[in-house]
Amino acid sequence: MTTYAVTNPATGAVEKTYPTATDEQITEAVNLAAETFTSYANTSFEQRAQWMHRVADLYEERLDQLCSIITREMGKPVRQAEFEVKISVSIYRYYADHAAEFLADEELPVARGGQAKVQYDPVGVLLGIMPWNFPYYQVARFAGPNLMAGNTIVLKHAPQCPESAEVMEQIFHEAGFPAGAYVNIYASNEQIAERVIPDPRVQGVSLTGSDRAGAAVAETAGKHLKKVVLELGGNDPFIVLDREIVPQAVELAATSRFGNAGQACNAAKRLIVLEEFYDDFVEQLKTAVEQVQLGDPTQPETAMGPMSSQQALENLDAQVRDAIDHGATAHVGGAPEDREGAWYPATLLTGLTPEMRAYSEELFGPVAMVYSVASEEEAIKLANDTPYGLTATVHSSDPARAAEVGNQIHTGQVFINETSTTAAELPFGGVKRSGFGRELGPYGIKEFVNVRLVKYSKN
Ligand SMILES: NC(=O)C1=CN([C@@H]2O[C@H](COP(=O)(O)OP(=O)(O)OC[C@H]3O[C@@H](n4cnc5c(N)ncnc54)[C@H](OP(=O)(O)O)[C@@H]3O)[C@@H](O)[C@H]2O)C=CC1
Ligand SMILES: CCCCCC(=O)O
Repeated sequence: MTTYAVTNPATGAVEKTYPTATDEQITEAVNLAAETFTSYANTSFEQRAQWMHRVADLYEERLDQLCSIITREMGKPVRQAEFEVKISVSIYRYYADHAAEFLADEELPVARGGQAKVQYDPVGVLLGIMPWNFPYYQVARFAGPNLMAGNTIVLKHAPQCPESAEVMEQIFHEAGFPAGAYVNIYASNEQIAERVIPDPRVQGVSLTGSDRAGAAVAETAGKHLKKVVLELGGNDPFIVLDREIVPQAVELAATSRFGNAGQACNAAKRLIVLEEFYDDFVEQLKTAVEQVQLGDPTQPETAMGPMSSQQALENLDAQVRDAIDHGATAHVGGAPEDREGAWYPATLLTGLTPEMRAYSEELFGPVAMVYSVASEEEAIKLANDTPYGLTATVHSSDPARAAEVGNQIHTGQVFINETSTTAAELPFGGVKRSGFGRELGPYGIKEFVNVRLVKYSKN
């Protein structure tokens, strides 16, 4: 049974619980979103933008409260929580400012005369299923564009984020959105599969999470012919091509790998380094990893807090122990801290081989893995040797060389001489088992609209 609760990963203490919705409450929630859609779809972009900017204002006004909530829910250090709230604000403002432009009618040439245009119409009620690693940002990527497009949304957040889920719904309603435009539900997965996705008024599903969750939800959605957007896991390669770039690459690798305690789908997870300077890279990275100290996530100076939950820590610990048992070397870290809470130290592993779970599975925690390769061709081959395809980063003192290598890696995003970042104006998404569809930028607002042709006769 799904339990919605605030379980502070720094202490393991259950601080607050929330009742899972009854079936009747789930039905009422979808009814409300569906009934609201009729009127909401007819609101103007200007009206939606006014409400959306007010949401952004309220996020800014309540920054400290919002940060405190997710620090308690999933252990995010307060400075990183501030970054997350601020990028969420930027997403809401971006879509408030650009939705009308992105969804403007488009005139089409008609070979046999007459006139034609495409209009981007809202489709109805959308279900969002979001994870715990960025509680506000993941929702913003879904709520921002789709509310501006005129859809109404029903959100099922992760069970460990009930308080952030509650406060977001409150903010949207306080900002002026109709109650049925944004509806939060503390639903079980069974209720989602049996009562929400099959509902003929629900037109689509957007999920961010594991490929396991994505496959389960997409199967149900497919059965009911509902479109899905899936933003799933990754096992992202980080390739280093020459010695000159090593110091910069080490710094970027540590930043990308250990931010959010390594719980980011787009984190640099497999560091792939040419053998002629591999030892140098490992030595410099070891120094950087040793400097990543665990600390109280409520303190501004803390760079890394606990993992998001005891379960997440146990999953990671099993993967790392399996690697070490099969011959991998832990140069730093490699086992949970012996104390209350989900405390796992920054870890550096080398000697990964294909029979280890860590070679093929995503390590969703603070564990950097370094691979040595003999050539650029071997680096590309290894980078592509994964069922995932989210981001790739390539580092070289010759950016053109890095770009050429990046073009041969099968991912939804590639970054040259920087970490895989995200911004409101840049599309985000993957290929292969990292999912499909795009969020953010001009693409994210066109995933759940009806691209509707209107044709006029030439007479
Ligand atoms: N791409 C990303 O940003 C993220 C990826 N992940 C991936 O997920 C892995 C583990 O994290 P985990 O907590 O298991 O993430 P999950 O994928 O299980 O959870 C993500 C969201 O999906 C929901 N969910 C899962 N299964 C179903 C289902 N059958 N029907 C409806 N909703 C469902 C979860 O709710 P519930 O918990 O109730 O099942 C949660 O709200 C990580 O290793 C990472 O690969 C995790 C977080 C973010
Ligand atoms: C702000 C960082 C983005 C992380 C994207 C993800 O884990 O889905």
